[in-house]
Amino acid sequence: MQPASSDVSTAMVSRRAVISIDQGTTSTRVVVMAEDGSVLSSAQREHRQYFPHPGWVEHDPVEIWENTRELTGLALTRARLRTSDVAAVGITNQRETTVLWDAVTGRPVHRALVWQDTRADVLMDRLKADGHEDAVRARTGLPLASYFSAGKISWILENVPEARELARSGRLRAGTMDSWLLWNLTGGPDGGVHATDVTNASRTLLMDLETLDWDDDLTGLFGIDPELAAGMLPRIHPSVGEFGTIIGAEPLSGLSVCGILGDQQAATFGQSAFNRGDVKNTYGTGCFLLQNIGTTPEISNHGLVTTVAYQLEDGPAYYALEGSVAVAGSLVQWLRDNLGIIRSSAEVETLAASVQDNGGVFFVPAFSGLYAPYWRPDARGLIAGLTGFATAGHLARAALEATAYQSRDVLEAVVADAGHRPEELRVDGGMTVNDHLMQFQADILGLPVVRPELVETTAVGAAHAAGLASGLWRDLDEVAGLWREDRRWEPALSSAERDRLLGQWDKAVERSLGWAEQG
Ligand SMILES: Nc1ncnc2c1ncn2[C@@H]1O[C@H](COP(=O)(O)OP(=O)(O)O)[C@@H](O)[C@H]1O
Ligand SMILES: O=P(O)(O)OC[C@H](O)CO
Repeated sequence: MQPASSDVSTAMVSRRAVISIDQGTTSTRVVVMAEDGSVLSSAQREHRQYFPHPGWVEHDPVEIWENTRELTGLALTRARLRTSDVAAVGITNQRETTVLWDAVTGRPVHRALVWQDTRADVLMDRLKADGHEDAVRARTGLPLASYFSAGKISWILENVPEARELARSGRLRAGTMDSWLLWNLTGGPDGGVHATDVTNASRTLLMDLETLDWDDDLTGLFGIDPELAAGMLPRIHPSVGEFGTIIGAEPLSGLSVCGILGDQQAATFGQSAFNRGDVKNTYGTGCFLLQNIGTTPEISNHGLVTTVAYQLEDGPAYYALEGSVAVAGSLVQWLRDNLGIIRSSAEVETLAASVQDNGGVFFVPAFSGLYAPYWRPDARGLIAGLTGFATAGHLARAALEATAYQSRDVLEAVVADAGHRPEELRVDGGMTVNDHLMQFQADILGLPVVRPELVETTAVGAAHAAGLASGLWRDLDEVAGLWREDRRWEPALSSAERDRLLGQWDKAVERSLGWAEQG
């Protein structure tokens, strides 16, 4: 038998790990990753979704912060690790979702406005009518849409008197979920660090893509006094590097937060899409396809947004073209929660398999309008092609296929911008456990679809960022070596059948446009 002390030191060396906090739209998940890239443990909890009016979506930031604290403890215990075994902490988060809070009490002045929330549509329509769209897009890479954070900050400042008072007295802090968690982890009212990373900042409509800094013209445009903005908005930091030391949040106290990325950028990083041309698609609540375009922020001509993919400390920013789809896995949740035709998300597979094909049914889930490449806030959800033959099975099938069709629309925009087709599509996220959907995706794209062993690539990306910054891994090549292929689907549909289906899908999309009254 080895002496106990030797056991302990061996364990400490081999169990060097990183903790990744993945604060998503539906749930918060904490993953502990070992030096060899394997997942040692995880812990996950859903949080409540608030829908106070049609089109409005809110989260309770305090509930999310409490979940985060508890889950980190749980994940560490499950991994049988001590704090001293952990090299660093990474954070990744649902992007754009905005919290405004009082720096003295630590209390949010309003529930967080979630990225799907459309209440800023009115403001965006006004700014578009005033002719601001092209200039804003040229500077930020983004269209004027309620999806991004600026409209959400504006709405809170305009509608919550307390927010305006706190802003005037310098006590108001505004940020995305990463900033909210970072500030709380690093001491909160007792000196919490108010920072964000460049990928999250690139989703606000307030950051200049070239300077990678807040822009006074943009803050002014959204009614945020540039002088007050300086106190309110977080400092923008590269994604990979030290953000601050955790204080008073056991069991993490003393560890450093060493990486932050918005969740779709984290998934891109976790898929090791480090080089120009690499492309991935993440299938979660929504669907997000990103293609790395290198170190020059080109603006899309086909309805994609330009965003920061990642930035290493002291390195240049890498950019990506992104196509965001608002409703993907959330449509499966809608079948579960609103229609009650399945009891769990996984059950959609059985229901969809109960029929041969979609029976001519197409589902356009434009619940928050249509995002990329259409950017049509006036679109609304539509089920087309119904006959007396249609069953719940056909509806389930059409709901799943909607994700594949929407991803195809985005990929076509990527191809149109880049001028060539990628060789394959790397996929990840909760919906990719659905093998039927992945086969259908390969069929509809006419491209191989490749799934890695770890489909929680979002958490993986933040773990890799934190591990790189803390020296657990040497460089991007070493991190890329941790990626392992699990399964690959080859396209197996005739091009005539593909064209027929796509023709019907395009027709259904056309009919969903212009349904909602604007203004
Ligand atoms: N077997 C399945 N088939 C299709 N969709 C699924 C399946 N299992 C889970 N989902 C969907 O995947 C989504 C969860 O994925 P996840 O990556 O955890 O999302 P997020 O990070 O956006 O919270 C949910 O919307 C859920 O409905
Ligand atoms: O939390 P997810 O995985 O649904 O991702 C949300 C996106 O970041 C919104 O832009």
